[in-house]
Amino acid sequence: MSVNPVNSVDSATLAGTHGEAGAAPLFEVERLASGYGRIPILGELSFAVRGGEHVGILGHNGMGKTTLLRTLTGHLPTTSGRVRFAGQDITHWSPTARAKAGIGYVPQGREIFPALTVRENLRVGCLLARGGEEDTIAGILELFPRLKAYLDRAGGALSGGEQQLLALARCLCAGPRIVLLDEPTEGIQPSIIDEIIDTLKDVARRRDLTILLVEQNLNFIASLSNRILILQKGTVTREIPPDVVHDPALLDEFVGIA
Ligand SMILES: Nc1ncnc2c1ncn2[C@@H]1O[C@H](COP(=O)(O)OP(=O)(O)OP(=O)(O)O)[C@@H](O)[C@H]1O
Repeated sequence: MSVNPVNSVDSATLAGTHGEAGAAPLFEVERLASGYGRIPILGELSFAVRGGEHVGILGHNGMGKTTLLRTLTGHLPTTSGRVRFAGQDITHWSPTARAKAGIGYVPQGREIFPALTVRENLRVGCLLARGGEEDTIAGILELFPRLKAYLDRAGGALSGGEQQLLALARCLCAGPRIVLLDEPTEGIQPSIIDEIIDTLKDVARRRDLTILLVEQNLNFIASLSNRILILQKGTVTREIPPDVVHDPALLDEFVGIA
């Protein structure tokens, strides 16, 4: 089983084998650093994702996974280093500019609007949509049929799993090329986790989506990822194939996470 230490910024090495072979990476992160005020959290962090890849990020609590996604979406400023998306340097772009360029984000805790109905939540997602609102929502509901029955129900009245589906559906209304997902299974009943996996796989196939997934649920991350990056102390230290997570001894030996 190959488990690669990651110790260079060579994006060709880090880009993996899935997606558009030979093409430039869709998402490229080079020597990224960021943090909160004067507190550095991420440093010398490099990886690349090709179009169509599903890349997982695994790490202990507090290692910087959420900080990484918030930096990539522009919600936290980059201290140093470079982020490229679809060939453009987006290092200092605003969150809105990144969202318009095709970077979707489903934050930890989902952050749907609980007092708004499901339809209204989707309408908010349509603010950045290229097509008309009605057509966009109709297209999204084909991908998320479970939401059809709840269109007039308050988002806060849905179960955690249904809220996660709504958050994903709302994000997809804008037509992103890549979706950054932060712990989609957190606080969700196991019974709906398989449905979320199946929905994500289906949506990724039908919308040609690239996925960057932060997740602590090992089955979930292994089911969805082509490869998994290990984040330790604010940097990517290793890349592992998804099946490593099914072997606790190997996982512990290589990444100290089991
Ligand atoms: N707003 C903040 N101000 C200062 N420090 C913060 C802030 N948010 C997070 N941190 C710190 O940054 C570090 C990384 O946090 P982050 O939330 O990115 O980790 P994580 O890997 O996503 O953890 P978890 O798995 O628990 O969600 C932690 O030490 C955390 O305490």
